[in-house]
Amino acid sequence: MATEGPCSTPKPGVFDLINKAKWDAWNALGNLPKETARQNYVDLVSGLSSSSDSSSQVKPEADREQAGYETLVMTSEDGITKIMLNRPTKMNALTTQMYQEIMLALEAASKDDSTITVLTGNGSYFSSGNDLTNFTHISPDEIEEKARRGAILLRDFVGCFIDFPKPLVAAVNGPAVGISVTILRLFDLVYASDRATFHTPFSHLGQTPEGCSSYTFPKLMGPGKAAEMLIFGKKLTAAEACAQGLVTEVFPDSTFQKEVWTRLKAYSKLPRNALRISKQMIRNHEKEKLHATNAEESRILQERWLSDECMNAIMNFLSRKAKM
Ligand SMILES: CCCCCCCCCCCCC/C=C/C(=O)SCCNC(=O)CCNC(=O)[C@H](O)C(C)(C)COP(=O)(O)OP(=O)(O)OC[C@H]1O[C@@H](n2cnc3c(N)ncnc32)[C@H](O)[C@@H]1OP(=O)(O)O
Repeated sequence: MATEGPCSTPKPGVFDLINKAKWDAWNALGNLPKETARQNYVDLVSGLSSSSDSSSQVKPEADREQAGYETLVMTSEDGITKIMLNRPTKMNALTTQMYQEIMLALEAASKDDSTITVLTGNGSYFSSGNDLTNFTHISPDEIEEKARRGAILLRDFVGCFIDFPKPLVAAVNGPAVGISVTILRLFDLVYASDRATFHTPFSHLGQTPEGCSSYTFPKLMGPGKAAEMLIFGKKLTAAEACAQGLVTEVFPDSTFQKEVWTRLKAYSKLPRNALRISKQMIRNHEKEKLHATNAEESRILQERWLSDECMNAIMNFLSRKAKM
């Protein structure tokens, strides 16, 4: 209209959809003067460019910390949702509140607009596993109920990792103990600093494996190596854990954060749905077995928590400083 004036060409055929739409729009302008049409076009284009400028100021992937968590920090940026355990003075030991918050964070991450989710630790440790003070301040008449609820908490917590729908990455920034080791087999990638170690002292604590490790570890590393870890409590270095397949790749501690986040940012640019569907295709092959294993491990631990072996081991840990 701005260059040709009023519509003067024959109407395109019914199946020439694009040119027909253009002809209809041109014809609808009737005898609008060329100068008016030109000004209308300029106003339209400048309006579009200013709205796109304002939207770029919002930075849709802005690093925004998500409120509502006391024991962890959850941020989302560059298509990555990061869940960082945040009890560094206690080596990120997992309190019952922390289990709950991690489940809430995973639920939120499964629904947000990120492509991948990363779990890591703040401070020198990835996590020292279950907070052993979870077993304190329990009166004899409530211990069985506490054990029952603890087993449900454990089953639900591990179940969140089994069912998590997006690619899930563990950035193991330091030593990992107990359940923070066993759940690693439920991640899709495990990147570790070379200062990380992997320790599952279950027998020392009068306890038994969880996180589906009684199934996943023998399957991963063979029954002998799995027994060394899960039954006899052998601590693995990052290199040894990588050799067993528990860790995907080890990075020098000095470059761990930079290398891992550079790689994850590249991964997060891949097609989101293809990543999610591929992850689920792999997980679905054994999801039923994992849930069954999780339920059995939780049932057995519920019994172990009531045993003298377990109670004595935990009291020894908690009183060790007093003996110094
Ligand atoms: C009756 C039934 C109730 C049931 C309730 C259950 C609810 C939970 C359900 C889910 C259960 C999941 C099952 C999980 C099992 C496991 O994870 S087993 C492994 C448990 N973890 C440990 O055994 C590790 C214990 N910690 C240590 O051995 C050492 O702290 C360390 C990690 C090797 C570090 O040693 P060091 O460098 O010497 O530092 P410390 O001074 O020991 O630690 C610094 C402070 O942090 C505290 N701390 C560290 N780890 C834990 C922990 N796991 N639990 C509690 N506290 C921990 C430590 O006490 C120090 O605190 P302060 O003395 O106040 O400084």
